[in-house]
Amino acid sequence: MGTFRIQGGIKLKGEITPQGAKNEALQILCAVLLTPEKVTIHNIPDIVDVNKLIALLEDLGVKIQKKGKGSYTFKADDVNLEYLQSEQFKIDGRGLRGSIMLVGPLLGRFGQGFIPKPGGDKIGRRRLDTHFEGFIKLGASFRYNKEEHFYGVEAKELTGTYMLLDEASVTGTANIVMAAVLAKGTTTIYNAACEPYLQQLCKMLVRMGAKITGIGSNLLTIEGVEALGGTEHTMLPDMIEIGSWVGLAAMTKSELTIKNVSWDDLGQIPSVFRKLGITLERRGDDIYIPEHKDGYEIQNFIDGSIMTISDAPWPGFTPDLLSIILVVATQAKGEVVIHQKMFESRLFFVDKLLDMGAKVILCDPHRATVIGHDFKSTLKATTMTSPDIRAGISLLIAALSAKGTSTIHNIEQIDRGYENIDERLRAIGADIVRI
Ligand SMILES: CC(=O)N[C@H]1[C@@H](OP(=O)(O)OP(=O)(O)OC[C@H]2O[C@@H](n3ccc(=O)[nH]c3=O)[C@H](O)[C@@H]2O)O[C@H](CO)[C@@H](O)[C@@H]1O
Ligand SMILES: C=C(OP(=O)(O)O)C(=O)O
Repeated sequence: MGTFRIQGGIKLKGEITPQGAKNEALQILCAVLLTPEKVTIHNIPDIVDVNKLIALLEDLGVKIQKKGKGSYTFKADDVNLEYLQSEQFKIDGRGLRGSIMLVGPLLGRFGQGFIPKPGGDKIGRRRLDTHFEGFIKLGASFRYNKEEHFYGVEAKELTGTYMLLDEASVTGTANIVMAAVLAKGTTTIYNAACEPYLQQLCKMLVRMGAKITGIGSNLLTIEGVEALGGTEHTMLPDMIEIGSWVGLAAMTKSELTIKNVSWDDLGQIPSVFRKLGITLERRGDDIYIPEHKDGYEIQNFIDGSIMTISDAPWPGFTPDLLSIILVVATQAKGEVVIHQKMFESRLFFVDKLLDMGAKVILCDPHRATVIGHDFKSTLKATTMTSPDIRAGISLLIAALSAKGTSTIHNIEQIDRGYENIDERLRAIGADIVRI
């Protein structure tokens, strides 16, 4: 178990460049299975989850060449489907959430897709019904081995159809889209998720020869084609990392510029931070955050009632930033209710913030009220364990703002999604060591 030791209370300064988006990378990497031709991908983040998926593709027989930092070519012209039945796949496939998106392209191109129950954060129930209901609608037969938690779908041919998803699942939509692009006829997906990750995937598939309309909306129409070809794709900057750096800057009262953020793809993220009273300026395609010398004050709603920040499927506010919003609110002036609607175990990390002296009331598993300190008292350094990726980065932000030396264990959770984070934080002045 890896550990960070952090000396908090230091102001940071400078520029930070976000990595390529983790959740986009997981979709895009799975899509290379849809063609025997070469696919070149740039801005792939060097993080644990992505590297695990690249290793899985290699085990499946995909020829992979690293061309430079974050740039790889993939050629899936000799896919080893037997690997899907191996004991090793049952172990490796469990290692991350994103592996579930191998199923759609394998089913679409080879008529079979298998996956052990995938990993990812333990942040509540993470069901896969939407994925498999979609495949079944396309004509696949489904089986599930309860003892081994092993899922399988098979089909001689997939046939396009209309489907209304039971929820706008991000990985579920990506999976179904990747199966439907090679199905016979037209598939219409209503209540589709439409995060920038998915928009990027659909745009890439169109460049490969797929016929998709409605990109960016919750109604996708996919006209199946016989085969797809190669392409080149560049990942967007990671909007969750960008939000993490905004929170970090405000809470440590640091002046920070976040470079090349692709503003137009950030949706509600800037405005939600502004609701916490945080100043962020658009400078070209950068975000500039001035030093918040006098702190930041949470707004009320127009009618004077207490601010609530909650998550929703895109274009709503992403659930992956709520833990960060919560921690940043602990030093704001004013109160806010954080309502995590999607995941039922993602707020439990607040007990660590309570240990640090934060004023948080966990109302129920989905809601917490935060009463900000307005920097009148700082958080106290402590020793903690990171329960999931976003709680992990939130605790790291708390530790960087706290006076004294904090220790965070289980930092593998953070490394899952943040590239080389200790070195990048040291470059802007943080005192953090990996021990
Ligand atoms: C690898 C990857 O891309 N992971 C992301 C993906 O996970 P993932 O694709 O696994 O998440 P889903 O979109 O399927 O659903 C997430 C949770 O939200 C619930 N739900 C979902 C849609 C909805 O309309 N109502 C609802 O309540 C689901 O029941 C589930 O508990 O999307 C999540 C939701 O943005 C993010 O937190 C994860 O970082
Ligand atoms: C929940 C997350 O990731 P995963 O779906 O991979 O567990 C996340 O990125 O915040």
